[in-house]
Amino acid sequence: MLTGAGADDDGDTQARPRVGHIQFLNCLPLYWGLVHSGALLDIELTKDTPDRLNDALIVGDLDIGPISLVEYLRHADELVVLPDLAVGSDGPVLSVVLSTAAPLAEIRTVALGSTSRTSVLLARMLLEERHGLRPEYVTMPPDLPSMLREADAAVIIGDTALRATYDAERGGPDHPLRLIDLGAAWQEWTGLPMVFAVWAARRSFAERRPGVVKEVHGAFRSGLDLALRDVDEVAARAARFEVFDPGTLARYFTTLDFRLGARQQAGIIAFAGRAARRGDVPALRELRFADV
Ligand SMILES: C=C(O[C@@H]1C=C(C(=O)O)C=C[C@H]1O)C(=O)O
Repeated sequence: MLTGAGADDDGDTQARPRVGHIQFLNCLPLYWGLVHSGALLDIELTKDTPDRLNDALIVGDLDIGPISLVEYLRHADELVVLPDLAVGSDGPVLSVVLSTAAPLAEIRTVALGSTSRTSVLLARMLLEERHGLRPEYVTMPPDLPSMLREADAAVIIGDTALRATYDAERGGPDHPLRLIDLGAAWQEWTGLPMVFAVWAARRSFAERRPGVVKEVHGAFRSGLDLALRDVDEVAARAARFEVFDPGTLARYFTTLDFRLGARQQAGIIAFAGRAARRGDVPALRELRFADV
């Protein structure tokens, strides 16, 4: 139970913390953990896409939530990062892809999925700085067929991208689309893990209610450990309502890297440096963590 979640630090009753949750399969292990620990009763959970959760945390409609790394870098002064929690990968991620029917060198236009902030910038960096291309970009809702009607390539994330990855794997060499896994591409380029999103609390909230931030973080962390320990059960339950089979989901949950250790932080610093050199984000002064 989050004993502090309903009470202020001086004991006054307060509203439940407003917490965001990414409505993609990548965060299902976290949700499983919140359900099984009972912590769900002590928070007001808002499920949505990453772009909308980013905006909600930035304007203060949420107190704590996941945030695309790029938006964290743009608003680092207003936020504190929750330690040891992230959505990333150390190599292939399976659910962040550039999909194209064209040879890489012939890509002139790229459709960027509107739910992403980090992956779309990563794709631009890779195309421009690693492959020397100068395509034109258009932002579109994340529907692969319509994106590829408008552009030579598409960048998608989440369940839509996971589906595209498995369709391509099943299709084998005859599959018409080529997929570049952007987690793998980042690792080949820099040798580092990629962090797509972190969890953060608004700095003002963390100052006002530090005990709540600590408890929400504890619930996330222990819930995640529980879900990853019981990953086959989580995958089997999720597969009842998804197009993916249990084996596919278990592989996905264990491919994702939810850690935020020294290597992942080095990945963040490398990404932040490249993004700042391009003028896409301000320079990162420090990764300021919540005191948990
Ligand atoms: C690995 C993923 O990471 C995500 C990518 C994000 C982004 O590109 O801004 C934001 C949140 C995460 O959901 C994914 O969505 O598949």
